[in-house]
Amino acid sequence: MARIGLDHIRHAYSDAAKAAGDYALKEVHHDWEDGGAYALLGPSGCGKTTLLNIISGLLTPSDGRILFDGRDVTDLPTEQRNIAQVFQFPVVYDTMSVFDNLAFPLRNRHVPEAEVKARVDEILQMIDLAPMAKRRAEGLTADLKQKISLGRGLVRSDVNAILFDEPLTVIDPYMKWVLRSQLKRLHRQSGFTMVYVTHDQTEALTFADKVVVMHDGQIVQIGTPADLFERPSHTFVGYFIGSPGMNLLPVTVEGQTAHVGGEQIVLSGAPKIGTSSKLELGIRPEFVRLGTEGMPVTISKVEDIGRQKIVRADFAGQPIAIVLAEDEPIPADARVTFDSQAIGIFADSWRVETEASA
Ligand SMILES: Nc1ncnc2c1ncn2[C@@H]1O[C@H](COP(=O)(O)OP(=O)(O)OP(=O)(O)O)[C@@H](O)[C@H]1O
Repeated sequence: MARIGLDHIRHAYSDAAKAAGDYALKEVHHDWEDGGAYALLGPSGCGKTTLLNIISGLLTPSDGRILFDGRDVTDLPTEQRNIAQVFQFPVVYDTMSVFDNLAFPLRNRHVPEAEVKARVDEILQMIDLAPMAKRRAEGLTADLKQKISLGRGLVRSDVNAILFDEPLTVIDPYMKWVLRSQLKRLHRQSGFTMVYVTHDQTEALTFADKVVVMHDGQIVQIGTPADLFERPSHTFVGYFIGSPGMNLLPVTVEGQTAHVGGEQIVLSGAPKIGTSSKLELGIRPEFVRLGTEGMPVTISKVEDIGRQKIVRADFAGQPIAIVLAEDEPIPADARVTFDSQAIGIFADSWRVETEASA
C-alpha cells in the first residue's frame, strides 16, 4: 500500500493551454494517506477521470509529479505502477471459472499455487462467491461478473492502490447497496489505499473515509462525510451534498449581523470578510426551524418524502427549503429561525471563518 502524493498537478488536453480555464484539471496539491479510502465525487466533466487516469498512468499530467510513498512515478506506465483497477463495466474472462478469473493476476505474477488458492478462497468468501468458484463465468449476470471484477481488484495484497472508476454503474439498486457495504468492509479488513470515482453522493459518502469533492477541474474540499455536511468549504459542496442541498442566500454583513432582504440574522461571530464582492449566507434545510416565532416566510409547497417533509418557501424574497420531521406541524402564520451555529458565510463562494470559529 502506498501514500499517494499529488505534487502541483495540472492537466490540459490541448498543448496550447495558457489560462486556468484551459485546464481540465487545475492545480491539485495533496497527499493521500496510506490505507485511506478516498472517493472522488463531482458532476460529469469536473475532472474525476482525468485525475484517476493520472494516478493510474493512463495520462501524463501537463505539470507536476505523482508520487507513491515519495517515489516519483510520473513517467512510469500503468503496468509498472503496481496498481489494481476496477472499471465501470466488468472485465471477465468468460471461458475461465470464477476461481481462475480471480487467480489470474496472481498466476500472472508467478505466485506459488498454494498461496493462490489460499488468497482466492479468502476473496471468494469476502465477495460471497465461494459456492460458484468452479462455475464458468460465461452466462453469469452483470452483477455477478462485476463482483468478480471487484474480487480481482482486491486479490493481490502487494498493490500500491486500488482504483475504482464508477464500478457500480451496471449494478441494480439493491445489489449496489450490498456491494457498497461489502467494499467498505473489505477496506476495513484489508487496509488497501482505495480511490473510488463516482458522481453519486450516496456511494461516495457510504464508501469513503475522505470524500474529495471536485468542481470545474478543482478539488474544492477533502473531508469526512460529516465535514462536508456540517462545514462545507465551498458553496458547491453546500448544494451538491445533501438532499435538498444547502440554502444559499445573498447577504450583506455588518459586524456580527447578516442582512437578507429586510431581515436581520445574528451570527455566532463576525465573519472575516476581506474585499470579496459576493457574500452568501448558507444554512442547511435541516437547521431552519419552522414555528410561530422568528422571521416571516410564505410557504409555496410541501413535499412528503416519507419520514420527513420538505417545505419550500419564500424568505425575504429568496427561495428556501426547510426539512421537517413527518409529524411536525406547519403553523398557519409560519415563521423561521436559523440555528446560528449551523450558519456559514461564503465570500466569492468560499467559506470564511468567523472570529468565534477561527
Ligand atoms: N481526451 C480528451 N480530450 C479533450 N478533452 C477531454 C478529454 N477527456 C476529457 N476531456 C475534458 O476534460 C474535462 C474533464 O473530463 P473528465 O472525463 O475528467 O471528467 P469526469 O468528472 O470524469 O466526467 P464523467 O463523470 O462524465 O466521466 C471535461 O471538460 C472533458 O470534456
